[in-house]
Amino acid sequence: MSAIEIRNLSKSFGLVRAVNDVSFTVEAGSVTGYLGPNGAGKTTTLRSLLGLVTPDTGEALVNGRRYTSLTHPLTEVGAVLEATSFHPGRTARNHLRIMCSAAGLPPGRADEALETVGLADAAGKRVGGFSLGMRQRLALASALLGEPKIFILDEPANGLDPSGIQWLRGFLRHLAHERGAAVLVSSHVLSEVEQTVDNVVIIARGRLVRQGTLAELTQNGDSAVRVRTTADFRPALEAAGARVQEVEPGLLRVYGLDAEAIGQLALDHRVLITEVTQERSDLQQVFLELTEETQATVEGVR
Ligand SMILES: Nc1ncnc2c1ncn2[C@@H]1O[C@H](COP(=O)(O)OP(=O)(O)OP(=O)(O)O)[C@@H](O)[C@H]1O
Repeated sequence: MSAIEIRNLSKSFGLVRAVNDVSFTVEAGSVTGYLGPNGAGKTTTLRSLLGLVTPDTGEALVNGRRYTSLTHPLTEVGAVLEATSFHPGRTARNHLRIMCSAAGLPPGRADEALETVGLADAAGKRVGGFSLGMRQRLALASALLGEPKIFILDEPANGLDPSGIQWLRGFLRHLAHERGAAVLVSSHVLSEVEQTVDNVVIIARGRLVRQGTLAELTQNGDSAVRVRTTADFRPALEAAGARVQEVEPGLLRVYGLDAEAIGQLALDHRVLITEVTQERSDLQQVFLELTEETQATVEGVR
């Protein structure tokens, strides 16, 4: 049984198909990035997992069960939702203590969790004066209270400064790889999560576009070779089966031939090339291409 399972999940709001037949799982000991542009359906999926949205069809399960059927949800699932609201007049410590008391957890967990997220110094301060980054850390602290093994985090990097994002990356990896947690983290900014995640699920306009391990998704791209030459090399490249894009005069991006084949071709045609660089198709490129593509093709389907 997977820690998190989304099975054929669909949800519409009026005419908008927010989530359209999405399926994926998250296993213990791994971080999965749930990526997609704004409005892709990420929040709706995560809210379905937390019992805050009722799916039209399909299921969203944690430890094989619906969230609403869990007896002690805070000890099984830690959640951070977008725009979590806190009572502004309450201190960070009091906010967490109230949660502990409602969930039957020892009150000492509040300070432990604040310490873990780097908010120990602000424990006695009113949340009303917190920056967005501090609120995010507080939200994360609340997710940690029951020491759960499943984390569902919606854009947790929002509002964090670069050092906060760096800290979050390390912390999510620690939760998964050292504490064996299953972590599902959404983002519309790939660079925030690409150094953290083991697996990637990409969604655009409600539909799952691609899923796989980070390694798979960074290798599958249609990678190009940059070739710099002042000669008219394009016909020879195309005759050899390559697809050629002229980036600027004298600089070509060549698909379908590797650097060695291009070098041999240049030699055969007595063409002087001054640069041959293999472009690594990173996930950023895959992410952009897939989401743009899906936006174009799914346009009109809804
Ligand atoms: N309660 C709701 N009522 C009406 N429409 C909704 C509701 N919740 C979401 N939607 C719509 O469903 C689609 C998916 O929204 P969702 O918030 O799940 O996307 P998202 O990927 O989380 O995007 P963002 O990062 O902008 O929050 C959007 O078109 C959104 O406007």
